[in-house]
Amino acid sequence: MNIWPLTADPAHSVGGVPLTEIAERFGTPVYVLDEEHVRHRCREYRKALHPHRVAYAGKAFLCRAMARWVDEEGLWLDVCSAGELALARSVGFPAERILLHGNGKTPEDLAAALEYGVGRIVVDSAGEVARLAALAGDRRHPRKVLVRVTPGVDPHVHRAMATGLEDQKFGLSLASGAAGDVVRRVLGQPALALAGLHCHLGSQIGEPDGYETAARRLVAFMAGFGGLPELNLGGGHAVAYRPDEHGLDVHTFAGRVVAAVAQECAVRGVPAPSLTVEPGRAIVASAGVTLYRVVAVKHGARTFVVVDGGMSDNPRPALYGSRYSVARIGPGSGAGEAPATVVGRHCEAGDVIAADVPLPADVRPGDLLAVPCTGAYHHSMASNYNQVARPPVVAVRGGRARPLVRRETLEDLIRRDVG
Ligand SMILES: Cc1ncc(COP(=O)(O)O)c(C=O)c1O
Ligand SMILES: N[C@@H](CCCC[NH3+])C(=O)O
Repeated sequence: MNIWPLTADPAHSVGGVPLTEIAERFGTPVYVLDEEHVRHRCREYRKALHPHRVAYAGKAFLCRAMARWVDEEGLWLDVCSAGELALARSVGFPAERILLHGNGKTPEDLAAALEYGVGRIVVDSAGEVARLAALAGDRRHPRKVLVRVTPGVDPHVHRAMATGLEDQKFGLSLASGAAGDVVRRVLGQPALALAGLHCHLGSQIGEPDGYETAARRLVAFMAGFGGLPELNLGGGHAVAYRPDEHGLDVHTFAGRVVAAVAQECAVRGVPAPSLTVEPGRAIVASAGVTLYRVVAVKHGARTFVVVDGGMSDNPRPALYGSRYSVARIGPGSGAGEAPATVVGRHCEAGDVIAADVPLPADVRPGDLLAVPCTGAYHHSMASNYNQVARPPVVAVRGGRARPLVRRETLEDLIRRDVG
């Protein structure tokens, strides 16, 4: 499977801009983002799910330009904090197409969402119902809410990415009766209008089966309330990080899930709800490539190739054991390939970008390396560990590169330290 952005000439250019040129102009490490790829994925999702709704999950990657692209492509936006909402608001993202999530929404999150008038708020705990109703106040214009339900479906992914199971912090259990209790609470609040249910099984899910099971369980549950207008099935669609992997095909997903919902509704005698899906990774992951400069090479039992970034710009291998592939940029030297472990510059033994990947045997300091499929959960999860400044995000399109987020400076880091 191709893991490079749509417009890439792999290991050479993206969006018609040579990767060497981007590294020269913006320095390294640098996140490169293919605008065409992002827009293409947005359209593909909208088309496959039509007439249902697609909400982009901003947690995967969000900046002002991304919010504009998502808006222009007609998707909804899922935010999960007052911060993500403020960013969307700063570019005038239409409030009625925003959903607010969060298993622990703060009073500030709720107030910001109500003030901007977001389209849906997804309730995630019993206590939140009364708090939200009290803040919402106005009974003449009830706020539309969804209740996040835990359907008890195992998505067969890394434990830290599984959220549809009983024993984790998100949602309200179907099996224990907690979900039913919260639905009744919402129905009892005149300031709130129950639009439907939500569930999110987890992330990096490669097969549609779990979604079908969850959809059927949620339709059966809805039938107990005479049916509800909306069913949001969350995100979690897998992408290929390495050439031998495959992602979740959106057309297969859409066909299977829409059919399962229709069939279950017919059996239960309720009208079919309108569906929403919330992909994050599937929209943006393979639009991104990270460029690093090699700073050291150490030969021993293994060859360690040390780059000028690491777990501060990509925490995913350390968090989930994620595997990436790596390519050297530039003309081939004729040297054969040898296994190498690409590691970061941080004071942490688990600071690995890619273990045992093939690289040219003559890889040396100064070389430029590219890691594809780094558009999702990289920039958004970056840190300043070891007081390392975060990389810039550079968009490419039609032979032009433009900065979306500038590189953090050491002054930026020190400015917040007021002691
Ligand atoms: C509620 C919700 N929706 C959507 C997503 C997006 O997930 P993914 O990026 O795997 O599609 C997440 C994150 O897992 C989530 O928690
Ligand atoms: N952050 C994750 C997965 C969790 C998604 C958000 N609920 C990743 O990097 O893959």
